[in-house]
Amino acid sequence: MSRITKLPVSTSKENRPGLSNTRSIGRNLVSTLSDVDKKNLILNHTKPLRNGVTSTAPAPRLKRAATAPAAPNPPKLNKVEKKPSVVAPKIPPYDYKARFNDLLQKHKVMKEEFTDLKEKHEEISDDYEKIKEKAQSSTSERDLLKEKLLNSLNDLRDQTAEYDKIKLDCDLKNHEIEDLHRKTKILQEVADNLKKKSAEFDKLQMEFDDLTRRHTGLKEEAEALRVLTEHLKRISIEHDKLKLDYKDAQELISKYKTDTESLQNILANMYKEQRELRNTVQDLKGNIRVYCRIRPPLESEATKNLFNLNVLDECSIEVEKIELNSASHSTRKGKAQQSFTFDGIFTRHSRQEDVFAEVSPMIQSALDGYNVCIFAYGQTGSGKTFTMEGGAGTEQYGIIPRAFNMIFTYIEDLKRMGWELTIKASFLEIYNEVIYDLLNSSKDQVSHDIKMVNSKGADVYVSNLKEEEVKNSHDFIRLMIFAQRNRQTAATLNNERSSRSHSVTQIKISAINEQRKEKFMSQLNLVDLAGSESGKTTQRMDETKHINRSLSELSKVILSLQTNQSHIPYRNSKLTHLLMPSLGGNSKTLMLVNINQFDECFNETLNSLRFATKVNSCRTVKAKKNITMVDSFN
Ligand SMILES: Nc1ncnc2c1ncn2[C@@H]1O[C@H](COP(=O)(O)OP(=O)(O)OP(=O)(O)O)[C@@H](O)[C@H]1O
Repeated sequence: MSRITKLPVSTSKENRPGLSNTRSIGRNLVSTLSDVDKKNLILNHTKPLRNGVTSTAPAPRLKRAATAPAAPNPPKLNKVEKKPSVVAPKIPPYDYKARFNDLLQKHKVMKEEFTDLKEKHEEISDDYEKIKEKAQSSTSERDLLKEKLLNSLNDLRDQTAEYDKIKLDCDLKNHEIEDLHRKTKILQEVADNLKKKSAEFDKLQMEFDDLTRRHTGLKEEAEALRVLTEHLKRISIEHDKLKLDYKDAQELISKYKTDTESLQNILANMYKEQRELRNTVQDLKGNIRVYCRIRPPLESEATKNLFNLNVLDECSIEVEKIELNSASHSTRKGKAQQSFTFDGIFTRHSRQEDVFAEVSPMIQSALDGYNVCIFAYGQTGSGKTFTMEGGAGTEQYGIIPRAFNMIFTYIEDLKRMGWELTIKASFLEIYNEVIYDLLNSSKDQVSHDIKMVNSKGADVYVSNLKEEEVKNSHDFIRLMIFAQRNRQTAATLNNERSSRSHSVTQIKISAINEQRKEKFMSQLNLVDLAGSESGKTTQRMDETKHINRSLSELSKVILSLQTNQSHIPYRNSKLTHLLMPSLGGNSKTLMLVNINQFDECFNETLNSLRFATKVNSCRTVKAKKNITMVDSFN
């Protein structure tokens, strides 16, 4: 009864894919197997399948084996399972016929089920056989593999043994290598030590060599010392001898010294006397002295007509103009003969050194402490610049460079008498009443004025004027050339300016004698005056006016001095103002009047000679020396 009632439930379970069905089939199938078969089946399924690997899941294998053949049969099972899906009407207990029919029906179903199961059992048995066969082949394969494994294990064991051997060798080698490393390190240290020792050895060797050298040197020095000592001994003997000689010589020197001093005193006194004598002579000759120099015609001027010029004696000349009678072509005397007398005449044959021989006492006076002024007067081209500056070559040197040579020669004599001299030079030009510094080559010149040195008013100086100290005649020649170039540059810029300007070379001499406690300062002015031609003969009226004015002022100053006027008009022109210290009482003046002998220049020559005569007739008061005792300056 219970089975009948449970049937619909089990039927509903069979609707799921036939797993539970398969289990029940397996259970049924197992129940049909004999004990031996069961054992074999278990044994076979627990044996290793391949390569000795044992299956640990026999149950699923069994399930799969059991279910695998059942797969194609589901329709049959479904057919069986579908039948109970129709719920049978409950059969009353008393209806035995219905109950019998029902049982029959159930019997029929079970019978069909049994037939199906039988078929399945057969199928499974077949599968089982196949699997059994496979299991057997797997076992043999496993044995084969087992054998191979054993062989491999043996090989492995052999190789392991060999590996161990190699490893051992390797360890040994490593050990040896470490040992070698250690040894190498030790060797390296030894090598380093050796290197150090070698360096030390080299150093020691050098020291040794040095010591050897020094030793040799010392040996030589010792030898030299020995020689020297011997020499010294000899010298010492000589020294003792010389000492005695020296004592004698010293006595002699002190005697000479006394003699020298007395001689020097005599010399100084003689020098003083000579100076005074020179001065007296010059005073007698006059403080304003005038010389006339006649310029020879140049080669290019050989064809020019000359007027008559006779040199009467050393101091006088006579001039006379000759005129041609146009009708008879005979010569006839023109203007009356005129004679002029000066302190000296330099003919056309006089050389530069002849002129300087006469002039040098004036330079000497400057070195004796007097203010001196030497100027060259005359018309353009009469030879003023040639007389003052000269030409190229020492023979052609004029008064200025010769004066310097003389100053520097004489300085040496003065030095011997205890005098120290400082010479300063400046070069200037007066053009149209404006002063230009010839040592300043810049175009923009500052203005220069003539100023008083002190309130006494005797001395003057030019403001902003460059003054160069001159140590020797070369220095001076260099400066003179520089000044000449500057003057020429200005002349080029201002057509023939050099002829139309007064050029002044100023030399300042300061001397001190410490021994005699004396000092003096003097000034030497060397002037190359502008051409003196009259306004009628020149077209450059403006320049001429300035020149003539300054020359006439010069003549006025000289005349005022001559007539002992209380007022001397120095300040009326730049030239006279500048020359004030050299023209006034405390000075010596020398004028060189330069003349041409050309017919065409006759009138200008006459003018020049007359001007010079006027100057010559002027005698200043006795010149006073600027020398002072040093103490009174302090
Ligand atoms: N005594 C002389 N012996 C030879 N040549 C002379 C003599 N005097 C002047 N000369 C020459 O005559 C020329 C004119 O002379 P210099 O230039 O000295 O004249 P200057 O009066 O200075 O003229 P300027 O007023 O133009 O300067 C120059 O060539 C110069 O060398």
